[in-house]
Amino acid sequence: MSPALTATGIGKRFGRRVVLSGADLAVSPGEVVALVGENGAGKTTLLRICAGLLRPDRGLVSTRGRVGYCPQEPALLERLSARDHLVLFGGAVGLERGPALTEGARALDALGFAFAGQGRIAVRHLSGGGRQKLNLVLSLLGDPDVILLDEPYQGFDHGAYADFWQWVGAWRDRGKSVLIATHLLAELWRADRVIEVPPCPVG
Ligand SMILES: Nc1ncnc2c1ncn2[C@@H]1O[C@H](COP(=O)(O)OP(=O)(O)OP(=O)(O)O)[C@@H](O)[C@H]1O
Repeated sequence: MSPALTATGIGKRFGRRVVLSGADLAVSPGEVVALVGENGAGKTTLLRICAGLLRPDRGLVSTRGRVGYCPQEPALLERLSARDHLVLFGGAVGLERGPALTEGARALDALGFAFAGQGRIAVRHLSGGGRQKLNLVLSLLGDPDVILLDEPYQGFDHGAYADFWQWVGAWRDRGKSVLIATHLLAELWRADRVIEVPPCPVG
């Protein structure tokens, strides 16, 4: 099947610093691709471009279906609760309040977040792992076809970490196109393909 995500000839510089110079990738339905590279190589930059959040200087991105993007740093509104976030982010992908809460609570519970107890407190009071679980679940609301994840398991306890990789396998089985930026070289066997972003040239 043709790729659901294709990025071709992506170039990006910040000021004089060239971060990406002609990056290419493609992810087909039912494929899990790991994006690796040194710190600062440009993995986050490439993911943000694929998500449509950052404009490349050159190159083209095309996607088929809905895209879910989990940023490296949780983008949360500190005074709002997990419930508020589910309603807000769910609304952004066309989910009514009820389905957004049901879908989000189920996913959070599956990761060991204990939504009934923690769902109403301001997210600034959540643990680092709790915030990251919410960050991941928000990106999955509405069942996206293309799933872009930027080191999404940081701070996860062992159980949630194992659950996460099970989810990745289930997404593959359901025909999702999954792209994960990761430094976990020991986990690369779980990916169908590995793409390395080369270090950016100094300058
Ligand atoms: N908005 C920005 N303005 C200026 N420079 C930026 C910006 N975003 C990223 N950079 C620079 O671009 C380079 C690539 O950053 P990026 O976060 O994409 O790398 P990365 O491969 O994801 O790194 P890490 O493995 O540490 O997460 C870095 O030198 C970073 O400082």
